[in-house]
Amino acid sequence: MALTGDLLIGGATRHGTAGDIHGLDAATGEKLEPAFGAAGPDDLEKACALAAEAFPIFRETDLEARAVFLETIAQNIMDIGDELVQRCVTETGLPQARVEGERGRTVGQLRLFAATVREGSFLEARIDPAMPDRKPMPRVDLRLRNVAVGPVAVFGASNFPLAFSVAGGDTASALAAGCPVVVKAHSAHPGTSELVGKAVQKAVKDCGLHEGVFSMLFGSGRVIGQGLVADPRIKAVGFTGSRSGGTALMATAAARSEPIPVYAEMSSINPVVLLGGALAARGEAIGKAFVGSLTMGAGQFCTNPGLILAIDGEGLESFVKGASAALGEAPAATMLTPGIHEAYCEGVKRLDGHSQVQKLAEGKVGEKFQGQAALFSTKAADFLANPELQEEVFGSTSLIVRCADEAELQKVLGSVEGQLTIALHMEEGDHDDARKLLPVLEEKAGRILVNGFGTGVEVAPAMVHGGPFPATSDGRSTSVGTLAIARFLRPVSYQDMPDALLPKALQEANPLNVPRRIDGKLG
Ligand SMILES: NC(=O)c1ccc[n+]([C@@H]2O[C@H](COP(=O)([O-])OP(=O)(O)OC[C@H]3O[C@@H](n4cnc5c(N)ncnc54)[C@H](O)[C@@H]3O)[C@@H](O)[C@H]2O)c1
Ligand SMILES: O=CCCC(=O)C(=O)O
Repeated sequence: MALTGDLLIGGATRHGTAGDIHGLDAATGEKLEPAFGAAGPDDLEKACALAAEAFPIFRETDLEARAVFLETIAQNIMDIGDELVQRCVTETGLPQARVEGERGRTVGQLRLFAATVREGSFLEARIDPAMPDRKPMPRVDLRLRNVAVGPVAVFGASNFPLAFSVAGGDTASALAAGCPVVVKAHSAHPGTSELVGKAVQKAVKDCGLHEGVFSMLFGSGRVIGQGLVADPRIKAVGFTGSRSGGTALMATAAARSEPIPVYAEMSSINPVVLLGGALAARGEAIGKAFVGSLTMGAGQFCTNPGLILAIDGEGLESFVKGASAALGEAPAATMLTPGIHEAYCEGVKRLDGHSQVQKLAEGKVGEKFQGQAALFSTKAADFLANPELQEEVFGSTSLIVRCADEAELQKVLGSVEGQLTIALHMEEGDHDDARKLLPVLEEKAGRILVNGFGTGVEVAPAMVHGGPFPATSDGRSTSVGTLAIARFLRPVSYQDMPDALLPKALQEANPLNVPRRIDGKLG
C-alpha cells in the first residue's frame, strides 16, 4: 500500500495543511517519503465532532459486535504483512525480530480485549434487589453497571511503535470499553502509524460502525496534542512518553472547565534489589542476566533496570564482575530518533561528570545514532544527597547504589520516587530480609518481581503496568492487561428502574448472560 501522508478523520482521508512531518531513517537520520501533513484546527474539530457523534451509538454496541471489531483490527494489521514490519524497522531502528514480536503482542492484546468484552465482567454488573418488607425502612432496588466515559485521546509512544501506539493498549482498552478514539500519532514513526491507522479505519468500515469511532491526526504535541486534550468532547487521555510531556498534558486536563483524567505513563528507573544470599550464590550470573535486560531494545523500555541497590561487599563485586564482562561485549544499538539519542548521550555525560559517581564499565562504541551502554556506581549517602541521580536516563545505562547495611538500603528505597517495577533477587535464606522490604516496595511500585527484570511485560489479566507518580499520573490504574479497560469506564447506578428501561446487562432475565453480583454474591 502506497503511503499518502494523510490524516484519517473518521472514514475520510485528507492531507493536513499545517506543515509537513517526515519520518526519519533511524540509522542514518535521512528523511523518508512521503511528507505527512500536520493537522490544523479544522481537522481537530472534525475528528472530535465525529467522535462525539459516534459515542452514544458505539458505547451501546452489542458486546459481540464490539469483540468482532477488535478482532477485525487485529486481522487487518496482520494482513498488512511485511510492509508494516519493514517500515517500522526503518523508522525506529528496532530489529526485525523485535518488531515482529511486538506485532504479535499488539494483535494478541486486541484479541484479549475482544475476549474480555465477550465475557462481560468488565461491566461490573451488580444487583441489590428491593426489600419492600425490610424494617425499619424498605430497601430500594439498586442496579449498577459500568458505562464508557466518552471519546478518548491516545498519544502513540515512540518506543513501542505498535504495542503502545495507534492500535496499542490504550486504543484497544478504550475501544473495548466503548469509547471512540482520536489518536495523536507519534512523529517518530508516521508511516507505521498510517499503515496501522488505515487497518483500524478499515475495521470500522468492515464492521459497519459509525465512522467517528476512530480518527488519527499527525502534528506537534504542543499544538495538536494540547488542542486535543483541551477539547471539551474528549473525556479521558492515554499517554506513554516523557515526564515533561505527561505532566504538561495533566496540567491542561486539570485546567479545563471540565477536568478529565489523564493516564500518563512517564518515568521509571525500576530499582533492582540484590539480597545477600542471591549475591553470594550467583552474583556473577545475575550481573550477566542484568545486562541482557539493560541493553534490550537499546534500553528504550520504561521497564529498563536503571538502578541497582545492594549492600556493599564481595557479593556485589561478583555482580559487578559479571555485569562488566557482559557489558564489554554489548554492541551499541540504533536509538529510536536522533533526539532520543542526543538526550541519552547527555544523560550519560551528566552521570560521567558527576563528582560522586564512578564509571564501572561501558559497552562497545557504535555508529552515529547508536547508544553505547554504560554502568555507573555511587555510595548510598551520595545518592540520598543528590536527588538528580534518580532522574531517568532513557537508554542502556544503570547506576549501582552501594549501601553500608540493611538500614541504609531501606532508606534508599524509601527515598525513590514511584516506579513501574521493583525487582528482588533472592535465595530462600533472604526471605526474612525480603519480608521486611515488602511494605516499602508495595508503596513504591505497581509490580514487584522476584529473580527477574521488569522488561518484557506480560499482557494478562493480573498484570499491573502502572505505579505511583512519576511512573504514572494515576497509580490506581494499569496500561497493560485487561484491567486497563477500567480507566475508560465509570459506574452508573439505577434505582427502582422498570425492567423494560434497564440496560440489558441489568435486566432480570440477564439476556447478555454476563456475570453479575447479586446481593453481593457472584451469580
Ligand atoms: N518512560 C517511558 O516509557 C518513555 C517512553 C518514551 C520516551 N520517554 C522519554 O521521553 C523522551 C522523548 O521521547 P518521546 O518523544 O517518546 O516522548 P515525548 O513525551 O516527548 O512525546 C510523546 C508524545 O507526546 C507529545 N508531547 C510531548 N510534549 C508535549 C507537550 N508538552 N504537550 C502535548 N504533547 C506533548 C509528543 O508530540 C508525542 O506525541 C525520551 O528521551 C525519554 O526520556 C520515556
Ligand atoms: O516502555 C514501556 C513498556 C515496556 C514493556 O511493555 C515491556 O517491557 O515489555
